[in-house]
Amino acid sequence: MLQTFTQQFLCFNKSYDVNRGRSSQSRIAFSNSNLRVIALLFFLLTSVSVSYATDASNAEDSLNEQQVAFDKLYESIDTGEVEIVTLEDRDEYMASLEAAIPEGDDIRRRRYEFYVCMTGYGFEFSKGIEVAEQYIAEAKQAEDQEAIARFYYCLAEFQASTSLWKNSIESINASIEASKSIGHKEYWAWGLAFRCSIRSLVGEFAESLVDCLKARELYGQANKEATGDELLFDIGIAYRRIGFNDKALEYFNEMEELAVDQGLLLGQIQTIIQKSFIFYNKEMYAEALDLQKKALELADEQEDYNGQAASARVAMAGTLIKLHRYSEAKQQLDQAQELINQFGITNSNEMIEMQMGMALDGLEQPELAVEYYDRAEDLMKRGGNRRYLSMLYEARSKNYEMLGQEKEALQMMQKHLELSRILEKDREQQQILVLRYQFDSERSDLENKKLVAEKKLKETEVEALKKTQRWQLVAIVLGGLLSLVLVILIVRQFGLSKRLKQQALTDSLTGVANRRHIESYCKTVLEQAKQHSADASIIVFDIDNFKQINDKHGHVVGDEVLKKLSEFCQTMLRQLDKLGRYGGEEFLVVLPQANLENAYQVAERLRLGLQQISFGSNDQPFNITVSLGVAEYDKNETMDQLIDRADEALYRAKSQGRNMALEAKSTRENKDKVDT
Ligand SMILES: Nc1nc2c(ncn2[C@@H]2O[C@H](COP(=O)(O)OP(=O)(O)OP(=O)(O)O)[C@@H](O)[C@H]2O)c(=O)[nH]1
Repeated sequence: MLQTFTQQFLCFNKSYDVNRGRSSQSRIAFSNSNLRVIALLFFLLTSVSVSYATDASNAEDSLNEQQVAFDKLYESIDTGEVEIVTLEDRDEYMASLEAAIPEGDDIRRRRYEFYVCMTGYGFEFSKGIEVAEQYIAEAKQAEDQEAIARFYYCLAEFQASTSLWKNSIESINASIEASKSIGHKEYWAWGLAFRCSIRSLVGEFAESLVDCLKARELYGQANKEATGDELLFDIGIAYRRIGFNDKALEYFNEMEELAVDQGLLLGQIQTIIQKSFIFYNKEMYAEALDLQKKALELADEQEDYNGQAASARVAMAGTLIKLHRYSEAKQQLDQAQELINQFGITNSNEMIEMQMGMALDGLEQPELAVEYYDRAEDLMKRGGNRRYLSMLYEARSKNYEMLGQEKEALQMMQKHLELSRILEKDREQQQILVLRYQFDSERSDLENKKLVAEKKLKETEVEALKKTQRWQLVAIVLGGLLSLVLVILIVRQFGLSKRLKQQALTDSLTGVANRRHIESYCKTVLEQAKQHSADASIIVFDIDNFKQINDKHGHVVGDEVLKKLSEFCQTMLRQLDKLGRYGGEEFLVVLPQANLENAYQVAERLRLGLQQISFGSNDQPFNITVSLGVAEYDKNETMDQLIDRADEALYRAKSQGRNMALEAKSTRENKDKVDT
């Protein structure tokens, strides 16, 4: 379907220059009203609906059900859901679109009306102008810039159809202004592309080229590259007309590739013909002829491609004349005329007329040629194509010469030279214009590149900054982790050293303070007692007959006794009191703030408690007893003296039969004893 529309559209689109003079040898007119309507509709489908669909989808969130339904229908052609091939299809579609306009939704109503404007009036151009102007007035009142842009476009279409080129360009300008005001690059491109084709028709090739180039750029920016590519052909033609043949060839090659890729046969044929004109201009006639033959072959393959076949034959005739193959040229022209006649077009074609004259001159029938030249001159003067006229004057000059009318021949040659000079000057100016545009766009390209580079630099800087920040963060995290590890290590180390310290202070078997520790504690307690004039006492005790226990039950059981005893004693003591293993089976208890009486009570409690405990295995249980010596600290004695006194009491207890607690002698008593 797309191909059908595209081809029809191309046919339609060429209908201006077909009549007004696009290319020298391809000015064959063929259009009908159905084609115009469908082509216009196709145009809408490929540009307007798509662009609108994009806008609509952006705002989809805020749309109500009816609006969504309308938009969906509006876009359905673009998505391929609705196919329009005939005028009936078009009417049906327009009716359902009209029915889908949400009530009171003027914006969507105007979108629908734009379709009406573009497709509803066929060849009723003046009616179309009237309607478009009315729509514009309404859109202006509603300050709907989008609609203003569209309706001006529609107006321009009708004005162009009635050859009101100046008015048409003014309308396009108004459409462009409105598009620009809402920043709609695609509409803007759309206006420029239209202005490009009109300017080309009126001979403003450079301006036309600039418009097309800019339009293509804008289509690209609006992500409509494919629509922009449709301009390749027009750009190529404009380049060719201002004499930039190589540049033109570049565009035609690109266009041909695109046409082949997309299977657009019509586009392919037209491009090949255009390419042949370039070789013709370069006087490479053999190459030109090959291309024209190729175009004709492609056109002949299709039944309804008579128009294209005619174009190819006219082009071929021009080349054959240059090659002095006049009868072949005449034959091609006859066949071209025949094909054109099949369209029911009775108007003669200026190019066919002129070339027929040239062929007849070549065949040395100058008398016959005159009437062809006359008709060609008349048509060309009416059409205002100076390029063709210049060619005609040259041909006519030769014709007069052949007829022996030297004076007229000279006059014609002068006319030809004069017009050629003007055309050459024009061309130079147009080339300058294009070069200036190219320079400007290259400069703006450079500036853009510079801006892009600066932006990139900034982005790189920002990225670098972000990277640094990221690294800083990583460093902070790593630092944190490291600190954490360090803390853990320190804590562990602290724990370890604490454990080591603990181990250094603890008796490994019983878990109570070892001798060094209990002595140091005892010393501290005594110092404090001395300092604060407080009481302090100690108990020294020893398991009775422990050797026998070891001997009878074994060392392991003996160890168990020591452990269990220690555990028990600790439960019997105050928080302040401390138990320590003083020797093998000898223990020292330090009791701060305890006088002799208090300490004795503790000693007794220990003794009585310990003898209640059952040791050994179930089948060999046994009890133990302990002997204890209790001494209260005398502020004048040393720790050793105090312990000695307690020891002495312990030994006394042992010697008095064991299992008892005895108070130590006072220091005086003890001194006396030592003295005696
Ligand atoms: N199982 C065990 N026995 C120990 C430990 N340290 C010392 N002994 C033993 O304790 C016993 C002490 O014996 P003696 O000094 O003769 O005293 P005793 O047998 O308790 O007799 P009296 O003190 O006179 O009641 C020795 O046999 C030591 O080997 C120890 O850590 N574990």
